[in-house]
Amino acid sequence: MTNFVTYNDVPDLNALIQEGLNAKHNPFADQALGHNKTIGLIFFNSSLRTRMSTQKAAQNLGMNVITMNVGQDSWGLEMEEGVVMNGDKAEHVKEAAAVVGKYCDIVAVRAFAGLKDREKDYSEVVMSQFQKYAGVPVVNLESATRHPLQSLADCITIEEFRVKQRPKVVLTWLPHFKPLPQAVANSFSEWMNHMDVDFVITHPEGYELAPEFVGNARVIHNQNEAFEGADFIYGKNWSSYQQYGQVLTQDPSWMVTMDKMRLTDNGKFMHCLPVRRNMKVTDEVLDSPQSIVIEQAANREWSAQAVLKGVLQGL
Ligand SMILES: CCC[C@H](NC(C)=O)C(=O)O
Ligand SMILES: NC(=O)OP(=O)(O)O
Repeated sequence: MTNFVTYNDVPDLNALIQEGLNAKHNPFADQALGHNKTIGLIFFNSSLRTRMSTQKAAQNLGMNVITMNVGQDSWGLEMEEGVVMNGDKAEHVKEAAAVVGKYCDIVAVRAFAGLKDREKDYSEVVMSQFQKYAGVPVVNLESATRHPLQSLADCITIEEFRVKQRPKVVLTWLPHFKPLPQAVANSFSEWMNHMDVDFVITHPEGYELAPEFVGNARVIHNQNEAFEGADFIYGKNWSSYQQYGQVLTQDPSWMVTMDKMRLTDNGKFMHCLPVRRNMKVTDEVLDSPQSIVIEQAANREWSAQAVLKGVLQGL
């Protein structure tokens, strides 16, 4: 594996899931692989799970880790080509990415969607610029349109908890008062379309995801109907793709409650976290045995370790 930016960088999903499960059962088996190798973790946005799990995974593989918060630790970075840099950005990504690539063997980047310009966000300007100028492999820590390390952890979790050969997996929109990216929902949908699952997406009208991510999923606007007989409920808020970056509704009836979970077939509740309790999902659900959000978050370490092992093997 060279880069890990989109699903297309994954040669074999089942093999990668198995690598993650192997790492979980024997986390230090490959400690020599990363010896004297360094990964740079570059954050344009906040993080708990991605930051800690990726650092832990790198350390499990014997790697050194350097973490940088752009704008707080480092200079603000200009992404546009050919501009006169007389604004608040002191450094161009051309130099910054190239210099980071001189210090690090792998560069991992988190840069959320701006949610103002759909064409710019969906062209993945930041991720593309780092891939163009870093000179070393790039790993996606959540970009404008995808969160592949999260999606691999989600696949590992579903593999661990599935009790049927082809479980029903439901991605449900959840209410939120401010616009959030489509990246997690896009990525989950992209990866579920490659899993042996009955995949359903449910959301209010106007929250349709980009067609390239929806794929063969069934889209149902009636949440209760979608929940019927489900084995996994994956909750996530996202802002409108069609009316880009807009919050079209905050309808609290879309919050996941235990009554809704009773419509499922003893379904497990999943969420990438962070989650706002009693706005997106009730305490009752999150504190019940049906919630596997902590196990899901724990699998972020094994997702990152499987990916970093693959990238290290390609160096
Ligand atoms: C892992 C999720 C990160 C981010 N969540 C928030 C709250 O900004 C999002 O919705 O993309
Ligand atoms: N799920 C996830 O990526 O969490 P953080 O934003 O805390 O890293």
